[in-house]
Amino acid sequence: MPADYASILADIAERVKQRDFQTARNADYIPALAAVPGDRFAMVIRDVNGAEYSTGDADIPFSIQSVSKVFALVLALRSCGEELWQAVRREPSGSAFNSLILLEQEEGIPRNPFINAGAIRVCDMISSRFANPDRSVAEFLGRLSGNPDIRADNDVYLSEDQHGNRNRAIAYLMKSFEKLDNPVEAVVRTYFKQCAIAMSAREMARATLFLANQGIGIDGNMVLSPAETRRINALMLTCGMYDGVGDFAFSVGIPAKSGVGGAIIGVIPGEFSVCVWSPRLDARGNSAAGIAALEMLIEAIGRSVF
Ligand SMILES: NC(=O)CC[C@H](N)C(=O)O
Repeated sequence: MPADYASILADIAERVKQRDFQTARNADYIPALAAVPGDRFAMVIRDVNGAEYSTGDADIPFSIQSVSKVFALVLALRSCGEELWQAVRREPSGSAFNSLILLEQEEGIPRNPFINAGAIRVCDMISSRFANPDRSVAEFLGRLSGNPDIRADNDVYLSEDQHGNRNRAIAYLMKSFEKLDNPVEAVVRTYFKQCAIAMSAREMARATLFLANQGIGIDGNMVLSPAETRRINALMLTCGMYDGVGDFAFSVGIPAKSGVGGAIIGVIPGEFSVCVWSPRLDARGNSAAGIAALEMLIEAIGRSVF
């Protein structure tokens, strides 16, 4: 019998409300994110047959932040193909998303496309191939989600631009190893713009569906081949939750990607995509209520990808 997602989600929302996530905090190193009400919560499931289930603030836009890295990677992959894998590796980093340590040791080649260094390198590749790199990921998400109006929130962009020296340091370090093709300022601008994209949980679950559906998006068009789709899911499973990835695989067990705006996307291939959003983060920069909600979902349906 198929799971009753509508009542599962209603139950999760109720239980999340009763839990105390007091030690969790909104990201504040990007001041615009600190201003978002911390008790917001949304969860949306879109299944491969087109049915959608939601609870909470499902239509309120939030800052997608690092969740954008998945879509930037897919966009770059569609235009670069295998060449991309010479520029970024595919190993979990075991360190914070904005760490510089491994990048120095490994001579400017990022461990994976989901830490900041890897995502900045992916932006560099997008910058070399697209006429309007600052808009390209937003336009791609517009097509994937069915809302062509998706764009970057300018306040969030400016806020990160003003507090973005660590990301600039990452980009300059890659440049010093001659691993960045375009000027640092242009590449980090593209990166900050993609992180500042605003979307709702409903739009995000729709945009993510192709990862659950062998590369086919909500409009029936192929976004990525089935083989490449499996690879993206493998990367999300091993690198999508930063240095919390092992605990997340242990307690939830699905390919997922988080962002410091409080969103997490995930999939069970062949079944559904899910987006959960709640702004308060744990110490690793992942949504605390978001992880708890995904644990509850997996417990309720009794399966993960394992
Ligand atoms: N984990 C994240 O969401 C990080 C993205 C954020 N824009 C940063 O570069 O720090």
